[in-house]
Amino acid sequence: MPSRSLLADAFRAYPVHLHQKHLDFSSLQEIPDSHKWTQVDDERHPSVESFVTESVPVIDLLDPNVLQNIGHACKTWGVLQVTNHGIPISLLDNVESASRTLFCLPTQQKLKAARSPDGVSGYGVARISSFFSKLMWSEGFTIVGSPQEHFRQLWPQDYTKFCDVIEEYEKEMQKLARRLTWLVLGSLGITKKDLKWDGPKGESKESSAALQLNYYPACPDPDQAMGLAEHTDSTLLTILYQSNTSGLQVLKEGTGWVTVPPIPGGLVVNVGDLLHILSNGLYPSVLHRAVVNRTQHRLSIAYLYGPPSSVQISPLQKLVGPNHPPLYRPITWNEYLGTKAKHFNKALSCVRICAPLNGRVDVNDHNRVKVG
Ligand SMILES: C=C1C[C@]23C[C@@]1(O)CC[C@H]2[C@@]12CCC[C@@](C)(C(=O)O1)[C@H]2[C@@H]3C(=O)O
Ligand SMILES: O=C(O)CCC(=O)C(=O)O
Ligand SMILES: [Fe+2]
Repeated sequence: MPSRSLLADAFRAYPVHLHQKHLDFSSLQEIPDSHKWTQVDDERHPSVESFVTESVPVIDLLDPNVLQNIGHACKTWGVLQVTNHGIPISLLDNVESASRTLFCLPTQQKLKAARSPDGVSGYGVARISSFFSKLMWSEGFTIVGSPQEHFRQLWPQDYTKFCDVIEEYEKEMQKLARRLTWLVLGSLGITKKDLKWDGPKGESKESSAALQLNYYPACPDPDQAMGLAEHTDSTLLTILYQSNTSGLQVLKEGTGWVTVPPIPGGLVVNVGDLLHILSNGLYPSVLHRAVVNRTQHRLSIAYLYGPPSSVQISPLQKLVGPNHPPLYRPITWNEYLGTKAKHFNKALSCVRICAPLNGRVDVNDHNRVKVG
């Protein structure tokens, strides 16, 4: 992932000065006020979760109907789980174990690799924390490009073996993300001929990506805590490995929060804001969050995949016409990350140039765009 400057640049203009309160979660018997969330009980939070019978589609990538299945899942859910994706279980185990080792280090050691306020990589609380008055019950570690610089601070003696695992994971995830992107585009009727992300001389440009390791310690009062608050990802798509502990929830319109149960070896794929823009709102980016539990800690590993740095993302030509005007203006990922850093869940609306003809507005203003 060579485009580290792109992603890092996006945040330089919007430094996040979080009053980084690093708790030793394991020693706490109750939740401090700083981490106590009052439960919002609106129509998006059904009080009896067991009434939810709908579930996120699980798609076998070797199924002959894979294109239709992916298209339907993206349109109706904005999220799916994939099996038969080709990522070896041993690699998933290795990256999980490396992440576990990282988060088990003493706090003082982890802080040696702390993310700087205007940086993108390193250890810290969730970036989106600055938009909330309460802190989240989690720790994170963001990696853009090579983890070497930060891993050397964590493990001066044996950082290379951890670097090797992460680099292998990034390489495999990039291949899968590319494959999934073409499947998603294929489901919209878009072929490689329709989409030129090559340079002026036909040279192919590298996509950009970030790896986000999330750790959610067990929590004495999970109903009053939040692992990772609701958000959409700014990506084209995100591939999430959530190991074997549940906690991920997605918002389904008309239903409420739906838990995405871990399936052995399965990977969750989220539609991100850039795919939302590219599809002119046809494939909505999914609002999601992570909740915590009383007995088990939880790990998740998100591969956040985006287009090459200089590529302007705008609604695909094939999807716009007299009855389907483009809903969003062209924007690069770098610019969009800046918009997100400033406006968070209102970022999509900031890029919108035209209300959908059916008159509805965006989820990121807590109302979903519904088109098509
Ligand atoms: C490329 C990126 C997307 C991300 C910001 C980042 O630079 C690296 C971390 C990503 C992440 C992961 C947790 C949720 C999220 C909203 C956040 O605060 O950091 C996403 C960002 C995003 O998708 O906007
Ligand atoms: O931990 C999870 O299940 C969600 C993580 C997530 O949404 C993210 O890293 O962007
Ligand atoms: Fe996310």
